[in-house]
Amino acid sequence: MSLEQNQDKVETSQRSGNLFVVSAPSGAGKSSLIKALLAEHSSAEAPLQVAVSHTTRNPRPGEENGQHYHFVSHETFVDMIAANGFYEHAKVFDNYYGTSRQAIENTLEQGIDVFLDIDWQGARQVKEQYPAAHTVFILPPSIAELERRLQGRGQDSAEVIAKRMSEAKSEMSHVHEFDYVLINDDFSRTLTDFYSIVLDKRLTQTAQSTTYANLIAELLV
Ligand SMILES: Nc1nc2c(ncn2[C@@H]2O[C@H](COP(=O)(O)OP(=O)(O)O)[C@@H](O)[C@H]2O)c(=O)[nH]1
Ligand SMILES: Nc1ncnc2c1ncn2[C@@H]1O[C@H](COP(=O)(O)OP(=O)(O)O)[C@@H](O)[C@H]1O
Repeated sequence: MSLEQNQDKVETSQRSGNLFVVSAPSGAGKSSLIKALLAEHSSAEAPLQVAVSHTTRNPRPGEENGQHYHFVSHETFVDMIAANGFYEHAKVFDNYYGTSRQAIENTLEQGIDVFLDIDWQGARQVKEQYPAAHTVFILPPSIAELERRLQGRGQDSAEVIAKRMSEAKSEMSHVHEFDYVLINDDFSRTLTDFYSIVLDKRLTQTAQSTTYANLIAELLV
């Protein structure tokens, strides 16, 4: 195993994972960026995972229960709220969405970096409970491009697109509450910038870990 792989292995086993919260107006590209980041940069030595949310929204064509979302009834969602089952939850575009406690707590303890694709209300709730969370807001290059992407995605009706566009500016008005802002114009460049944030947090935490200090002490004997 190379030193780098060994370092990654040591890092993951010795550190709590980082929690990344990613928000954006619908259509800005947050799901695509998280999907591409995990596809290109998650490894056994340094795993990245997205937390699967619960929602009362109906599945879109191609969405699998348990993979894209846990699709539940309104009654089930309300029961989960009553049982304190959510780390955060919010009503977004007339549906309920939430991140279950189970979806993140065990994973972070295993040293896995976890990504939440949630709205600004959820980001605020996470930051209040877990100030160490790193929050990232994705902006579209323009309102016109945002609408083009929603239409191009072909997953929502004209009525749903109109509703999401009407709320886009309200969502974006919370951009200053976030630690990082990325303008998702060129996808590959945005993905590189996104990954540099992830790497910076991983290396910062590693440099502060006792294990890393032990490694350095061994080298300097
Ligand atoms: N607070 C919160 N928001 C969520 C959660 N899951 C998704 N959302 C947000 O709900 C909004 C609608 O998500 P979705 O229906 O998948 O539409 P999309 O953003 O166009 O892909 C988006 O802003 C998501 O970030 C969650 O678990 N908690
Ligand atoms: N930088 C980009 N340039 C052009 N199209 C993009 C870019 N990023 C995402 N898209 C496309 O825009 C649409 C919305 O992206 P998506 O990830 O579903 O957004 P969100 O999850 O924020 O709602 C998708 O069809 C996606 O392929």
